[in-house]
Amino acid sequence: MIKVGVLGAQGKMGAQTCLAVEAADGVELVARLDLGDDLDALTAAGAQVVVDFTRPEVVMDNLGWCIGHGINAVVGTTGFDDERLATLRSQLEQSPGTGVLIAPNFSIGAVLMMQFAAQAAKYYESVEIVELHHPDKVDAPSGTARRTAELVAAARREAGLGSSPDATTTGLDGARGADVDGVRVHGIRLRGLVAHQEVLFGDTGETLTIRHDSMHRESFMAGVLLGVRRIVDTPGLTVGLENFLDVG
Ligand SMILES: NC(=O)C1=CN([C@@H]2O[C@H](COP(=O)(O)OP(=O)(O)OC[C@H]3O[C@@H](n4cnc5c(N)ncnc54)[C@H](OP(=O)(O)O)[C@@H]3O)[C@@H](O)[C@H]2O)C=CC1
Ligand SMILES: O=C(O)C1=N[C@H](C(=O)O)C[C@H](O)C1
Repeated sequence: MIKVGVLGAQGKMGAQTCLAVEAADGVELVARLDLGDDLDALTAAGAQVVVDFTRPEVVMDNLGWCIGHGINAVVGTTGFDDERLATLRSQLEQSPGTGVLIAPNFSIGAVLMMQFAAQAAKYYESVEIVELHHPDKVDAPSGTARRTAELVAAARREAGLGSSPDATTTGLDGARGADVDGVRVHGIRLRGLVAHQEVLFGDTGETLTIRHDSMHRESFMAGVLLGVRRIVDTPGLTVGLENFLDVG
C-alpha cells in the first residue's frame, strides 16, 4: 500500500485527487493539506508520495521540503521552467532514491495531443496553439500549452524550420498571443469550459487541427494514479507523464 498525502486538498484538483486515491487499490490517503497547514503532518502520517496541486508561487517550497524529507512527489501544479527544473535536479542529487514527477497534464489524451503535435511539427510551415480554460485558472498560458509549444519548437528546430510566418506590421498589443519559443499561444477563459487545447498547423492548401478536451477533472485521475504508482520506483526528476506510458 502506497501512502499518499495531497497538497492543495481543498482545491479543484486536490479534492478530485483525494476522491480518486480513496477509491483506488494499492494506495491509501494519509494526509490532506492546504494553505497554512504544517508540512510535518506528511511525515507524521508516513506519506511516501505527495501529490501537489497548489499554486505556481508555492510549489517550489513544497517540493524542497518533500525532497529534503525523502518523500516522492507527483506534481500537477504549473509554472515550471528550465531554471526550476535545474533547481529540482540539484536538490534531488542530495536525496538519492527520491523521485519527482512534473506532469504538465495528467490526461492521457492531452499527452497524446502533445506527442502528435511534436510529430506533425516538422511538416508544416505555420503553427499556432489555442488553449481554452475555465475562468478560475490562475495562470496563462497553460502549462500544457507551454509544454506543447516547447515540443513543437524543438521539432521545428531539428527540422531546420524557423518561427511561423507572420506579416503583421501594425496592431494592438496581445492580438497575436504570447510568444513561447517562437510559437504563438492564445488563451481563452470562458465559464463552462474545463481544459481544452487546439494545435493548428498550416501549409499550402491544407491545415491540420489536433484538439483535446477535458470535460471533467476525472480525466486527470488515471494519470495521477499512474504517477503515484510509478514514482516510488523512479528516483530523480521525470518531466512528462509520457515517460510512464509507451507513447514517449
Ligand atoms: N497537470 C495537470 O494535469 C493539471 C494541473 N493543474 C494545475 O494545478 C494547479 C491547481 O489547480 P486547481 O486545483 O484548479 O487550483 P485551485 O485554486 O482550485 O486549488 C489550489 C489549492 O491549493 C491551495 N494552496 C495554496 N497554497 C498552498 C500551500 N502553500 N500549501 C498547500 N496548499 C496550498 C489553495 O488554497 P487557497 O484557495 O486557500 O489559496 C487551493 O485549495 C494549477 O497550477 C493548475 O494549472 C490543474 C489541472 C490539471
Ligand atoms: O488549471 C487547469 O485547470 C489546468 N491546468 C493545467 C495546465 O495549465 O496546462 C492542465 C490542464 O490544462 C488544466
